[in-house]
Amino acid sequence: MNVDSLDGRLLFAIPKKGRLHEKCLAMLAGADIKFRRPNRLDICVAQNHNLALVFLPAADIPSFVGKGNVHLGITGRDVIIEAGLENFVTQELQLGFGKCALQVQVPESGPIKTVEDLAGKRVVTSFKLLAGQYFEKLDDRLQLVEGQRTKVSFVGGSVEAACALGLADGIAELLESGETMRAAGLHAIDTVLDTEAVLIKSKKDLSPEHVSLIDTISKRLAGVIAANNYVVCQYNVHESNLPAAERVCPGRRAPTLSRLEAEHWFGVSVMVEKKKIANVMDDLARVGAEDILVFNLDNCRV
Ligand SMILES: Nc1ncnc2c1ncn2[C@@H]1O[C@H](COP(=O)(O)OP(=O)(O)OP(=O)(O)O)[C@@H](O)[C@H]1O
Ligand SMILES: O=P(O)(O)OC[C@H]1O[C@H](OP(=O)(O)OP(=O)(O)O)[C@H](O)[C@@H]1O
Repeated sequence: MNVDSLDGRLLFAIPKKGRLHEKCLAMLAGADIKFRRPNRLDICVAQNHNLALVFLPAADIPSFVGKGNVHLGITGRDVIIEAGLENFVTQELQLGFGKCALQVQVPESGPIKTVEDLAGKRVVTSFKLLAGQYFEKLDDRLQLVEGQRTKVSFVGGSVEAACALGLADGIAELLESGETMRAAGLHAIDTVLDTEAVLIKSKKDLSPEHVSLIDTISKRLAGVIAANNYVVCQYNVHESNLPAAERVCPGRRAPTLSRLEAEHWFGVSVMVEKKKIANVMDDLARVGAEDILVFNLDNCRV
């Protein structure tokens, strides 16, 4: 790639592999950011925007954005805090995927039942800063002095194996479904941090063009997230039952009403949270709504 072709382009960092990669590509598609990434190339220009995508390890993205080498990025909130860069970037948007929790875990069958039991012992983690701060606080609370305090050490991966290998009495590790934890015979005794993927922008000077493009991208991504979280519910209802039906689902702003060609009947259209739709349909039917239809959203602007 000719570096000149990046001149003036907004640089947007995306995790190059791992847990967040595929979801980020889906978000880019939803926001209509078109690009063709030649095999193994980590920088590629968008075909329909004045931006270039930069594919980086998720853990490196906070540093690139914080220093202003790239202007915008997607990564986990956990890696931003762990890099100590939370104050060097601005969080634009929570993206609603990559949700997991950094948890303190110990062997299920062992003697340690609480974090107080674990204090003063050995903890292994890939999150040295976050786990370090957590156990500092715990040790302070328990008034543990030098020599009694918890020993937090770093490993780069396979953290779950540390207890079985005799390296640690407990670990601090990410948990999503809990499958990995259970397979290793561990259980969680506390949460250090809840995290999800976020859109971050640099605090370094951004040109007005870049500010405007970031705003457009941000709004488009917010639309994609809303479209993923909501469905449109349409139903017919007699006017006598309308107030009760509106109480069941008041919508994001308000329901859209249209008169049917049948006296005293209305057609109602309303946005409903996807996770609530089954209950909402039951309740609508209960208050007299009929012909209840549900539609997925491809995209929306809210
Ligand atoms: N189940 C999960 N386990 C770990 N990280 C998850 C999970 N779900 C979402 N994430 C998010 O993804 C980030 C890790 O991203 P990624 O997998 O790219 O990192 P990585 O560990 O460097 O990758 P790899 O394991 O492929 O080397 C985490 O910091 C977290 O924000
Ligand atoms: O609760 P779960 O759904 O099982 O997910 C949590 C596991 O996933 C991650 O590891 P990953 O598979 O990314 O591999 P890694 O250990 O190489 O990071 C994380 O480090 C945990 O080990």
